[in-house]
Amino acid sequence: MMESSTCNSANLVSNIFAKDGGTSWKLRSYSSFYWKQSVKSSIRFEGIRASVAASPRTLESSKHGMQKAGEVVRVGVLGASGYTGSEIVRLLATHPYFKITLMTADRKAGQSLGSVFPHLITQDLPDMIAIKDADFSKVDAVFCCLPHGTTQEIIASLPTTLKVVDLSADFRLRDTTQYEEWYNQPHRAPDLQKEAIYGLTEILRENIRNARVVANPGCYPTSVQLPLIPLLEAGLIQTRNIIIDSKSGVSGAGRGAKEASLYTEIAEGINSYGITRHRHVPEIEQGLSDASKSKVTVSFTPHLMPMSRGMQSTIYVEMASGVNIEDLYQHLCSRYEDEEFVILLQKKAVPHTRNVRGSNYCFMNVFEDRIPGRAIIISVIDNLVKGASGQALQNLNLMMGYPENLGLLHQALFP
Ligand SMILES: NC(=O)C1=CN([C@@H]2O[C@H](COP(=O)(O)OP(=O)(O)OC[C@H]3O[C@@H](n4cnc5c(N)ncnc54)[C@H](OP(=O)(O)O)[C@@H]3O)[C@@H](O)[C@H]2O)C=CC1
Ligand SMILES: CC(=O)N[C@@H](CCC(=O)OP(=O)(O)O)C(=O)O
Repeated sequence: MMESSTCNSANLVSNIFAKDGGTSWKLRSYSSFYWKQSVKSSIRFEGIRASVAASPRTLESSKHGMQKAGEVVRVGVLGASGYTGSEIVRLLATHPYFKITLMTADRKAGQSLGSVFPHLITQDLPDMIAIKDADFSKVDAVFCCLPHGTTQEIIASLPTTLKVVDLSADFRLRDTTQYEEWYNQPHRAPDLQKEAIYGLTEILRENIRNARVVANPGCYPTSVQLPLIPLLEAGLIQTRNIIIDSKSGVSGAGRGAKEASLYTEIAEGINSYGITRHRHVPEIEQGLSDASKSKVTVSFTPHLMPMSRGMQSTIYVEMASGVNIEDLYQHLCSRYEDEEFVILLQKKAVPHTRNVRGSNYCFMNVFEDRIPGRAIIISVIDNLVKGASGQALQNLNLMMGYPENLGLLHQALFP
């Protein structure tokens, strides 16, 4: 039997796709009928066949989250003058129900966001103020886009009626002694840590839905855990010898001026950093250990790339005894077939950061290594979107009872 290059579980929507020249499928009828169908489809389009949740492009048809029409949620963005804060503002421009009523900054308090980020000048927004001057009775929910270490006390001081999505690392590690060890500072809100839910949406959706405080995952941990958690849960890969080589765009380091982020330091070269001791190691190991129900340790090396946004993780694993690459592919395919934002590409198609740039997608694929028993997994995200602000918005949508995809319907920016 000829090996299929696609997911077994997927059905081609042949009534709306017509074969063109034998190699690709073209959309025959780009109708609202198609976008409103709540069917999971596999689409072969210009040579790429992906595991795509084809439907959720409208409010009515989103697969995850109930519709709660009409209620406006007043949103605060703490740290709006930073990269992730301003990215939240960009995404919220197309959100039908979330309205920004509060924005804070530190050094840039008193300024308008448009004066700091001219690409957002057309939005109707309040001026940024210092957190100490903020009136939190004006908001129902906040995105906290502040540096780690500053965040625990600030969130602990907020009214407990507020829903909070924290983009920093301050509430991601359940074990506060681990936080102290890896972040070299005391944990300042251990009680709140017990309440915080880790916000890897596709994995912990039901916990996030009912959470008040969500710790949004780090960008590297998002790109690593999305492919590995399902494979570890199913026992398809070994827990030993997991090697993760990740690359990030420079916006991952934030907007604050640093010597290492200067153009002259970044351009025309790449460099690894945080070798053996990057602070995302315990976050990755926490998620992978939960998935495998045993202690997992990983070798993780991040690299800085001469690009403004984007992230790739290349992950080397050993397959479990008797497991082959097809098993890995089919498992990821069925695990993510109903997910709008996690896309398993057609077999052999190589994920490219450019194809997710500016979007909330994670593209991934698995490859058989030349060395028997080993596999290579590649996943790509935009560090500022699925790796930060996009996933944060996905989580707040879920926490407020709205469809998960509101404000997140952007395709990648290309080129
Ligand atoms: N960049 C990324 O790809 C990712 C970032 N994250 C995390 O998200 C958080 C925000 O990151 P990012 O947007 O990149 O960071 P930036 O450095 O770009 O922005 C930081 C923001 O916090 C404000 N701020 C700084 N110090 C204080 C303080 N002491 N009190 C109050 N406000 C303060 C800054 O205000 P001002 O500019 O006015 O000084 C700015 O608005 C960080 O914890 C980061 O680790 C998570 C995933 C990915
Ligand atoms: C390129 C770069 O510097 N990246 C950051 C990670 C960005 C991120 O996800 O950071 P948080 O854990 O703080 O949320 C770093 O390596 O520290």
